[in-house]
Parts: sequence; structure tokens; C-alpha cells
Amino acid sequence: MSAPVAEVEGLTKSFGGVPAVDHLSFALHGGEIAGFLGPNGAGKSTTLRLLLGLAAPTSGTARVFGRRYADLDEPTRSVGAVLEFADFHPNRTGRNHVRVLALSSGIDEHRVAEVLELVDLSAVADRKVGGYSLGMRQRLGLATALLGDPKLLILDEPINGLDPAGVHWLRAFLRRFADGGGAVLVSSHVLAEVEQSVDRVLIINQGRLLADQSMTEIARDGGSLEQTYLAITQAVAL
Ligand SMILES: Nc1ncnc2c1ncn2[C@@H]1O[C@H](COP(=O)(O)OP(=O)(O)OP(=O)(O)O)[C@@H](O)[C@H]1O
Repeated sequence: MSAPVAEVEGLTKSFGGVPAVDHLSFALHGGEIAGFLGPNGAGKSTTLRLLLGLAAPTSGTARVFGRRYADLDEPTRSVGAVLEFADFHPNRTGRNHVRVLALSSGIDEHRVAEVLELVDLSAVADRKVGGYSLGMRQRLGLATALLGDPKLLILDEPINGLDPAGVHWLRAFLRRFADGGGAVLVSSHVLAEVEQSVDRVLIINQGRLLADQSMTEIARDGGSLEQTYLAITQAVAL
């Protein structure tokens, strides 16, 4: 099998001595869409932040393309990320927002129109972001993540705020991305959507990995993702 695109090994992050991520290990390969699931406070966002070098592990490692994110030569050309609560300057147009990020990452300006087109925002690109809906902001975040034509996408709850057409669009988009060899790690609470969109699920609770199963395995066991998820997470809660 090819080298993992993202790999965490024994990853642990404690806040005030309390582990938010607790000896977590998994690997993600090109062509794969992995759903990252778990109850509120399970440690999903913290894990994604550790992978992106936005927090330092207490112990263990989080690597992308075999290195710590901070050690990548051109991180935006390898990894694209959309985290929750992305910050946008309300008076800036969508196009200018993407342009500023392109310039600061040394990415050619012609890519700005390309990514806006990719996420279907061309028609509203010259409107101020302050007037964008939540779904439009999600697409704008994705546009910036795609600027460097990355091979790994890390998405924290990207479905929030998308209307049904937007959800459908994102599903098709991620599938095309993975079919082109890219890998996606996507956190979500919307199990019905995850079930239709991902190849594999990683389920965590209290920072620990409870399950790492392909959707084929889940289907073979005869259950829905929701049944599997509830059985696994509730067994721990008891
Ligand atoms: N900067 C921080 N300081 C202190 N505690 C933190 C910090 N960041 C996260 N935590 C704690 O770590 C735990 C895991 O939080 P995290 O946001 O990773 O969970 P999550 O699975 O993403 O949750 P949700 O589904 O609600 O977004 C929680 O108990 C949270 O309060």
C-alpha cells in the first residue's frame, strides 16, 4: 500500500492534565474519504488541529505526507483545511478574500477564479462576504482550502449550513477529489449524510479510537451507520 497521506500514532493532547485526545492512532491513504465521528467533546477538532500544526501534541505524533505540518515545504500545496468558525472580513468580497490568501501563500492569481468556479461561487464572488449565507461561507472556506491544489483535505463539519443541494454538491465534489487520488478527513455529526459520502469511518470518544471500519464492513454486518455508531458510543457510556 502507498505511504499514508495522514498518520497519527499514539497521539495525545491534554488540557490541564485532562486528555482531549488519548493515544489515538490511525492512517489515511490517497483516494480515501474518511468520516471522523464522535459525540460532542470527543476530541475530533483537537485531532484535526494537531494534524494541522495548530496545537502541539502532549505526546505521540501527527504527520501529513510523512512530516509534521510545520515541516512541510509548501503546506498549502499539500493540505487544504476548513475548520469550524472560519473568520472572514465582512467588508471584503469573496474574490478578494481568496485573492489575499493566494498572495500570502505565493499562489498565482489565476487560481483565484478557478477555485471560486470549483465551489460554484463565481456568480457571487464580487459580493461582500458579510452578506453571504452560512452555506456560501462554507464554500468560500473550501475555495481557500483548494487554492494550492492540495492532495489532502481536512474538513471540520463542512455540512453545517449547507442546503440539500449544497450537501449533494459537496458529496459529489469530495468523491471527484478522492477519485483523483486525494484523501479527505471529514468530521460530522450528520450520520445519514456521512453514510452516503465516505468510504470509512473513524469513531472516537473521550479522545480514544473506538472503531475504524469501512462502509463495506458496516453494510456487511447488516447495520446502518447510525445503529453502528450508537451501539459503539453507547456501550462506552454505560
Ligand atoms: N484550548 C482548549 N483548552 C481547554 N480545553 C480544550 C481546548 N480545546 C478543546 N478542549 C477540550 O477538549 C475536549 C475535546 O474537544 P474537541 O473540540 O476536540 O471535541 P469535538 O469532538 O470536536 O467536539 P464537537 O463535536 O462538540 O465539536 C473537550 O472536552 C474540550 O472542552
